[in-house]
Amino acid sequence: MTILDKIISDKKREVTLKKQLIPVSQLENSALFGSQTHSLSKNLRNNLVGIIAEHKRRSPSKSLMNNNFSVEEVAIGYQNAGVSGISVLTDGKYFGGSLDDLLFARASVNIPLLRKEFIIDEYQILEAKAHGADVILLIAAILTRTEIKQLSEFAHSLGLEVLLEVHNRKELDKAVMPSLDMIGVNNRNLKTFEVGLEYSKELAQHIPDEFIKVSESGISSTEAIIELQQFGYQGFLIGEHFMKTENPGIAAKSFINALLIKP
Ligand SMILES: O=C(O)c1ccccc1NCC(=O)[C@H](O)[C@H](O)COP(=O)(O)O
Repeated sequence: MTILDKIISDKKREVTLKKQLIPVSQLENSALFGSQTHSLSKNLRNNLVGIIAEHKRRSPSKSLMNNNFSVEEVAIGYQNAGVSGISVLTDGKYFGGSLDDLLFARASVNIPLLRKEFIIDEYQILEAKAHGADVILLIAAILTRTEIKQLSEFAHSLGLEVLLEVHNRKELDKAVMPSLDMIGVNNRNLKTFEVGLEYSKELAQHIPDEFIKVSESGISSTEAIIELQQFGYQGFLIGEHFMKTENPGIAAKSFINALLIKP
């Protein structure tokens, strides 16, 4: 059993329990449910440097990264740094996140928020909407084509954008469809944790032009961004590189400033 199999098996149990505890009607009646969303894809299209900075306390591949700051402080620091959006990990068991993190981030900033989660059920998309997300992540490795279609269309019906994550050509070919907004290539193999920017470089040419391309994971230098931009990437999801520093917001700011002054 890989770590991804374990995460998904736990997630199925978690979703079943939560459905019993918090009915859909409660999510639909929440104050944020009817609120306007912010478009991440537009921000990435219009921004010179499309950084999506992640709030990540820990991960299966790295134990504790940062507990010095509250999620609000991190989110405000990222917004002040000029990021295009913020990714908030909401999985508790493996990443130390929660839906409250999303809620507190929403209360602190007015830029697009991605619910970074292992989404397997429409219920989690309702949760995302009720806690202030603008974008959801769908992971091709854990979903069938039919599920991707149903979940992405459901997200759109709630006004949420969809970032589809792939890791190889097979997943990409299975998943490409009009109801996606952005396609992200995860440079991390979620089964082995091996990381390499080659995945983004190799897959770029196969991603249809109508989708914003996002490179995810293992990005730790401005040189990497400049190289990935040459492959057509407009979004760059960065977690560990910022979160492992003393102050993630300041780290994101100096990273973005360094990119802006590069010729
Ligand atoms: O980060 C992990 O170890 C991980 C393990 C298993 C499933 C997902 C995992 N991470 C989620 C992510 O996709 C990353 O947090 C995100 O892309 C940022 O990556 P990084 O910049 O390398 O922190």
